[in-house]
Amino acid sequence: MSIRVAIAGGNGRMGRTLIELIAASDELVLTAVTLAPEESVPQPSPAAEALYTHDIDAALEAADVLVDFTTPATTGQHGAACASAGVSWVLGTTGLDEAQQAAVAAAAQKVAICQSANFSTGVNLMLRLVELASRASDSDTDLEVIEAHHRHKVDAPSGTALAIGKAMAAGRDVQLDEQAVMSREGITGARVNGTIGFATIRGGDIVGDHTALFASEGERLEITHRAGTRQAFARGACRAAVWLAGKGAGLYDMQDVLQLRE
Ligand SMILES: NC(=O)C1=CN([C@@H]2O[C@H](COP(=O)(O)OP(=O)(O)OC[C@H]3O[C@@H](n4cnc5c(N)ncnc54)[C@H](OP(=O)(O)O)[C@@H]3O)[C@@H](O)[C@H]2O)C=CC1
Ligand SMILES: O=C(O)C1=N[C@H](C(=O)O)C[C@H](O)C1
Repeated sequence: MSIRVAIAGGNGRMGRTLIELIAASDELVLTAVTLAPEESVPQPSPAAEALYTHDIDAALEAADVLVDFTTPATTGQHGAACASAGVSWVLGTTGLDEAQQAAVAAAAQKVAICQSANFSTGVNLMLRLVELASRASDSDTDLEVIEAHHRHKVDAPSGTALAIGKAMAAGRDVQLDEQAVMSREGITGARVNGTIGFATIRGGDIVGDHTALFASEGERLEITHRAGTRQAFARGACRAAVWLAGKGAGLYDMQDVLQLRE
């Protein structure tokens, strides 16, 4: 039996990639696509069989799962709509603030949610390697995260960079918010031992590059992931949509889907 999918933000970069992928899927069928309030249905429609709508509740009427890569501002409304319709939620939007994250947690009391800053298999493997390397490296090894994305990206550092920082912090048994240095400028003073630094690049059409750097006296380890197209994220999101079918309420992530948790 096919799993019925509603896509939020069908005109977005991820929305368009997902529509293409689901059209070729045996397991998933696209039943609805939501658009931002000012957007109109693209012509010709890339998903002629699906309901195009501005109304999230209407989109969820004939859906088992909402796949959502939109903007943080939609999170509260989409979470409430999924909870009230009993529809699972694959959530890829990054840059959520505390209140928006609390709305996700509230919805997870009612339905199954898979939320991940990055749905690619490679990045999720990288997160495990980063935690291992952070645990094993000497305490005076400097930890840095470098990320690069396209010129349209609106949040920084990327959700993935923050997840890498969290994996580093977990490996070191520290809290990321107590150790993070988000940017540097001017006379910063020497690097403080134990901090986790972030550097952000924005330009052109870079899909998403992330490097975890472990720098010490005399050696340097770099773990890098580069996304060549958005297919890797979309494939992971579709895999999560299938995995969520029949799951009870709760907040899961791609590490659960890929069985990467210890
Ligand atoms: N977790 C992961 O693996 C990945 C996460 N992302 C994240 O996903 C998000 C989207 O990325 P991307 O596709 O590149 O961004 P885009 O801006 O291309 O797409 C977002 C789309 O959502 C639309 N939108 C805004 N509000 C609503 C609404 N209320 N209802 C329906 N649609 C709405 C936007 O319309 P408009 O432009 O008119 O506002 C836009 O078309 C970002 O947060 C990004 O960081 C991206 C790739 C992978
Ligand atoms: O906005 C993007 O494009 C991406 N966003 C995600 C993030 O913030 O980490 C994932 C991916 O790197 C692409």
